[in-house]
Formats: sequence, C-alpha cells, structure tokens
Amino acid sequence: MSSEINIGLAQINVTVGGIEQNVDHIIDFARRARDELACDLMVCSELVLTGYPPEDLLLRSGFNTRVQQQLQRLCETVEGIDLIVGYPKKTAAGLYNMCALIRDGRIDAEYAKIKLPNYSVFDEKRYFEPGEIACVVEYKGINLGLTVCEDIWHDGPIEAAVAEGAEVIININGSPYHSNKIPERRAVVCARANATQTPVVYVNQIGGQDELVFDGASFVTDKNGAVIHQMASFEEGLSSVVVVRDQAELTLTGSEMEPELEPLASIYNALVLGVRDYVQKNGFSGVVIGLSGGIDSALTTTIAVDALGADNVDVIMMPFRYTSDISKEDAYAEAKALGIQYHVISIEPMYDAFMQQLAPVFEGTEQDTTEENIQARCRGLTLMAYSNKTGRMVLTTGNKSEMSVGYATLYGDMVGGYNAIKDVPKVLVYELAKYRNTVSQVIPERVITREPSAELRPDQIDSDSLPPYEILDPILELYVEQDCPPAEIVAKGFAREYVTQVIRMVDRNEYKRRQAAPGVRITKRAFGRDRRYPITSGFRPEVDW
Ligand SMILES: Nc1ncnc2c1ncn2[C@@H]1O[C@H](COP(=O)(O)OP(=O)(O)OC[C@H]2O[C@@H]([n+]3cccc(C(=O)O)c3)[C@H](O)[C@@H]2O)[C@@H](O)[C@H]1O
Ligand SMILES: Nc1ncnc2c1ncn2[C@@H]1O[C@H](COP(=O)(O)OP(=O)(O)OP(=O)(O)O)[C@@H](O)[C@H]1O
Ligand SMILES: NC(=O)CC[C@H](N)C(=O)O
Repeated sequence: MSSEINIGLAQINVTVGGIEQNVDHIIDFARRARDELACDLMVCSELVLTGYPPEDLLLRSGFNTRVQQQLQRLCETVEGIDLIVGYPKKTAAGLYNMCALIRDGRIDAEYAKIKLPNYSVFDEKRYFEPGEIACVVEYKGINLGLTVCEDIWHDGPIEAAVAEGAEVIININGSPYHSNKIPERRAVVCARANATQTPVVYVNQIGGQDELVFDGASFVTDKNGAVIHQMASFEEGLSSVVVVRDQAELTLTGSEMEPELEPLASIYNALVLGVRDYVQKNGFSGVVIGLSGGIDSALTTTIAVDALGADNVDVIMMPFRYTSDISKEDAYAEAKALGIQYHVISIEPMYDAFMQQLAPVFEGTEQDTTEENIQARCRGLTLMAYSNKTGRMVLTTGNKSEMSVGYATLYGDMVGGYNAIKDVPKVLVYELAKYRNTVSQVIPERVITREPSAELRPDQIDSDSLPPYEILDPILELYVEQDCPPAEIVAKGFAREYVTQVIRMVDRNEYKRRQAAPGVRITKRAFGRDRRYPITSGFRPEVDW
C-alpha cells in the first residue's frame, strides 16, 4: 500500500498586524494550491496570520482575540485543501508561538514552538512561553512532525519529533535575510535532515517589515539533506512537492530548482524589496530624494525606481555655490536615464536668508561646520516641504560608514522616513552601483569614479575628515559588527591613530543614530534593534591598550 501527499509551499508576503488581509491572502493561495497544483495540504510561514515579528502588538488583548476570530474564519472558509499555519495563541499559561494543522475545516493538531530565539534581532522571550512537547500527526498515511523556525537550529526538537515517529519534518519560518544567510540557513537545515535521516519541508516568509527583509527562498531536502526543491528569493511563490511512501521507502519529488543569486544581486534585491514594502505597506504614493550627483543618492535612486517604478520617484537637485558642474550634469543624466521627475531648487536664497538673520548672533565668529550644516538643513527642509505637499516620503541617503561615524547633519541630510542604504558600507555602495549598471547603464560612470565629496565647502573631499573608505570600512566592520576590541583591530594591521579616531567617532555619535530613520538590514549586525548601546556612556574602550 502506498501513501502520497501533494504538499504546497506558500511563500506569502504578509503585513504585520494586517490579520484580516493576511487571512484573505492565505485563502487566495489555498484556492490556487488546490485548483492549480492539486495540493492536499498547503504549508505557510511562521505566524503567518499576524506577520513576523508582531512585536508589542502581541501584548494587546484585542490583538489576540482578533487572531482567534480570523483563525476561525480561515478554518470555515477554506475547502478542499488542508493547511499548516502559524499564529500566536493565548492560554491561561501564557502566549505561545503555534504551528497547527487545519484539516477538514478544523484545527486537528497544534504545536507550540520550543526554542524561542532571543539574540540579534529576535526578542521572542519577551512575548512567548516555550512549548515542551513534539507534535507528530499522521496525514494520509505519512507522519508529519510540526516545528517552527528556531527549533531546527538546535539539537532537541527535531530529534524529539523523529523519535515520536515523524517521517517528514515541517518547519515554518520567519527567518530574516542578511548577506550570506541563505547558505548559512541551508547548512543548518540540511545537516539536521541528514543527522536525523528525515526530509525537511522549510517554508519561509517573504517581504519587508520595517528594518527586516524576509527573503523566502523556501526549500525541501531529502533525508540525506540534499536540496530537491528550491523556491525563488525576494518574491512570493507557490509550488508543490510530492511525497510518496511505498512500504518503508519515502520518495520526494520537487517541481522547482531556482538557482542561488550571486551575492551582489542578492543584496540589491533585498534593498529593493525592503524599500518597496516599507513605502507601500505604509501607504505612500511614492518617494522623493535629494539627488546630488554623488554615489549615495545615485544608488538610492536606482533602488527606489526598481522598487516603485519611475512614476513614483521624484528627485530634487538643490545646488549651492559649492556644487560643481559635474554634480549638476550627472544628477540630470541619471534622472533622464531613469525617466523620473527631476526638479532643480537652488538653496542659495534660503541660505542667504538664514545667514542674514543669524548675522547679529554670529558676529565675530569664524566659519565652521555651522555654515555647512545650514546648507544640509536648507536641503532637508526643502525635501520635507515637498513631501508634505505631494505625499511622497523622503528617502534619506546616509550609508553605514557615515551612520557609524556621524558624518551627516542632524535635521539636514538625515531627514527622511526610510533609508535604503543605512546598513550598506561605502565600499559596498560602489560595488552595488557597478552591479546595477550591469543590469542597465543608469548611473553615470563619473559618479562611480570621482572622489566622494559632501560639497559643503570649496574643494572639500570626504578624506579630509575621515580615513579612506578602504580603511574605514574594515575597521568599522570589526568594531561595529564584531565588537572587536581596539587592540585586536590594531593587531590586525590598522594604524593606531585611525583606530582611535574611528572608535571615538562611532561612540560619540550614538545620539545621531538614535534619531536616524530606519533602513534595510543586510548585514548580520545592523544599527537599530541589533546593536543597542547607551547614548550616555562613560566607557572608553580605547583606554585598555
Ligand atoms: N550626545 C548628544 N546628544 C544630543 N545631541 C547632541 C549630542 N552631542 C551633540 N549634540 C548636538 O548635535 C549637534 C552636532 O550635530 P550636527 O548638527 O549634525 O553637526 P556636526 O556633527 O557637528 O557636523 C556634521 C558633520 O557631517 C558632515 N556632513 C554633513 C552633511 C553631509 C555629509 C555627507 O558627506 O554626507 C557630511 C559635515 O561636513 C560635518 O563634519 C550639536 O551642535 C549638538 O546640538
Ligand atoms: N546639491 C544637492 N542636491 C540635492 N541633494 C543634495 C545635494 N547635496 C547633498 N544632497 C543630499 O544630501 C545627501 C548627503 O550628501 P552629500 O553630498 O553631502 O554627501 P554624500 O555622502 O557624498 O552623498 P552623495 O554621494 O549622494 O552626494 C545626498 O545624498 C543628497 O540626498
Ligand atoms: N523566527 C525565528 O525563530 C528565526 C530564528 C532563526 N535562527 C533564523 O534566523 O532563521
């Protein structure tokens, strides 16, 4: 006697908190899985009803009531196909992160996530109680072990399900992207499959949620850990895998094998998805960007156009007396190549008006960064005025190197609702710009080859104030992303004066980062929820050497 299940993998872009619309979306996918792919069962991602991570929405009692109502609606509405879904469930003992089988219109089996991640961007112990027992359910003659995301990253939960008789592990995920995450994740899941000699159906969320991007990339392994089915990254998808058991032998037949994206394409796509979902899920008609002729605003603009379409991106060049002709030419050339609305608004009269009004209080003082910051603030005010009038949100353009050392003006070029490149170090900004030009040539070559400059005073270049980016970026990676002690950074061959300068700047500028716009996370350690340092701090790491 043979048993067979046609399992659908639903890689759905849900909206955190949009429970009703998420359920509508699941219903829509379920109908397609039933009618187009003839699936018996469709597997969705972790907390698919609420979106991941719902954060403190979970603490509102009305939220959990709504989840239960919508779960009921989902059970009653879907016909002719069964589902595996994730949702939070409040009980007398606390809140649990659940994975359930909905069979024949009712909840047939429920599992509570055992391993709750509480590191990096994860904070699940703030909300959830850990589950304690495995859940294995027989489905059409084959035993399925239900598990949730972090469960598979540790010894214990998968082995427990297998010990209870699971023949296939179902693992539902809210696993966010960072560069190199896909191979890391695959290595963990494939090793677990191989160690337990049990195939894994891994389904991940897709879409942007504030700073996080979920890449999807759902897949299925056989019992040896070989990937036999691979879905695309950064897009919604529905596909199916057939599991057959003939006596003791289990065979899995996949239907899709998407190739892995190369690293720069993967990062670029993550940035595009992060911007698109932030802008669209927050209800903006589009964005506006200050386009300077420099590399940061150039890359931000291509990301915005790829995310939202040319009609939904406006740019403003705001020249001043220090703006070079090549900046004006290159900003115009890029806008033309992308086919976007291009405005020119001079900040000269605004700057003069400020200086005139400030003259009495500034009398007897020297020119310094005050005057530079007034230029950046005239631009910031102009962008915000345009945003208020048109409903287009400002995309701010500070890269990770600048955000690290505070090389940006508060309430000036730091204005904006979201930042596409906040977690992208400057050297990577250049690589991504070159990568984007291989897709189609839109960023003028000179923008990539010229020396970076803030153009806030005559002949200014970034390296007047900062170490060269080729030196700055690796020091920042060691200090910011790896918490490497200063002496170890020096031991790796970096000049002591650079290391001291960079560390002081990073530590001194926590206050700026705390006021900065959120942006897409693409590294293992981004600013924001991932790196929480006090603003007021007496600790000086560099005094240890
Ligand atoms: N701990 C703290 N908590 C709260 N506030 C604090 C603070 N420390 C200073 N402040 C405040 O912050 C002010 C200083 O910050 P801010 O006004 O931003 O100015 P500041 O950091 O002094 O200057 C901005 C720097 O960024 C450079 N820049 C500007 C624009 C664009 C670019 C670029 O290439 O992209 C570079 C510019 O050349 C200059 O070196 C102080 O006057 C003080 O009011
Ligand atoms: N002349 C300008 N016109 C329009 N926007 C500008 C102008 N100058 C600066 N900005 C805005 O302020 C941001 C900070 O720019 P700035 O030129 O000071 O530094 P940057 O880090 O070299 O950025 P970019 O590489 O984009 O020029 C720019 O990315 C842009 O959004
Ligand atoms: N939601 C989760 O449990 C995610 C944690 C997991 N280690 C991941 O990033 O894939």
